Amino acid sequence: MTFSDQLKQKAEPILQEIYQHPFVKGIEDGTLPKEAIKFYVQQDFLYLNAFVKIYAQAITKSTTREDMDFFQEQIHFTLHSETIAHQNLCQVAHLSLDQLKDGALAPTTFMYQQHMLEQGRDGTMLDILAGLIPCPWTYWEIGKHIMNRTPSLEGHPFRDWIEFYGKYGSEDMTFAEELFRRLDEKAQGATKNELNHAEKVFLKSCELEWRFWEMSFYQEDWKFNSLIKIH
Ligand SMILES: Cc1ncc(C[n+]2csc(CCO)c2C)c(N)n1
Repeated sequence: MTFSDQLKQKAEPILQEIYQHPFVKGIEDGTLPKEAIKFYVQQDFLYLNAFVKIYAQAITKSTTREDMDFFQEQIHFTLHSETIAHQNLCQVAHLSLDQLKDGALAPTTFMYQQHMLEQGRDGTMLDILAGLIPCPWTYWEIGKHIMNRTPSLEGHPFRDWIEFYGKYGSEDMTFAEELFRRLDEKAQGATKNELNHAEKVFLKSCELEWRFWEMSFYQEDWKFNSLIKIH
């Protein structure tokens, strides 16, 4: 069994909870409330900015030009293409994406960002990959899951979102598969302790993916929001 297979197997209970989450169910059946969409898009915009920085950290730890090129392509993609999914959500909820770009990090977004940036700062390339893979992986799985359960997406309000993530990457290898392949490559030379550490990093990111849906659905913000968010 590859290291990736082992991680996917361990994360399976989290993935199942994600499929059942009311936010994800709301995408599947098209009933997602406007307030949840607004909170999600606001937070996700900030989350994607953090993601770009993690790719930049990965470049500083790259040892080959091929790795550097891979990560710089991802920076471009994250900055310019992921908005397709946000546009779809905003259209359905009659929201303007431009007006959702000046939010502040809610606790879960903050925690997820810190977790990933910590890998970029203190971790190995194995840790960085383990921390960021749950992001494209769980979204790809959600997209596929909904596509498999929905006979036709014709007229579905979240069709663009579902197809964007369900078909994420190129024809022959999806983006998540490409990252898992790279992870397995790095895992080859790693010690048992290093693998154990990377596994923890991966599973924490999976839990943080679940928490991101939870935060967005219930709009969980700082308790002392009015004191903390001083603009
Ligand atoms: C909380 C959260 N998790 C995952 C994604 C999806 N996503 C974000 S960046 C990226 C990879 C880009 O190279 C993918 C798949 C999201 N939007 N928000």
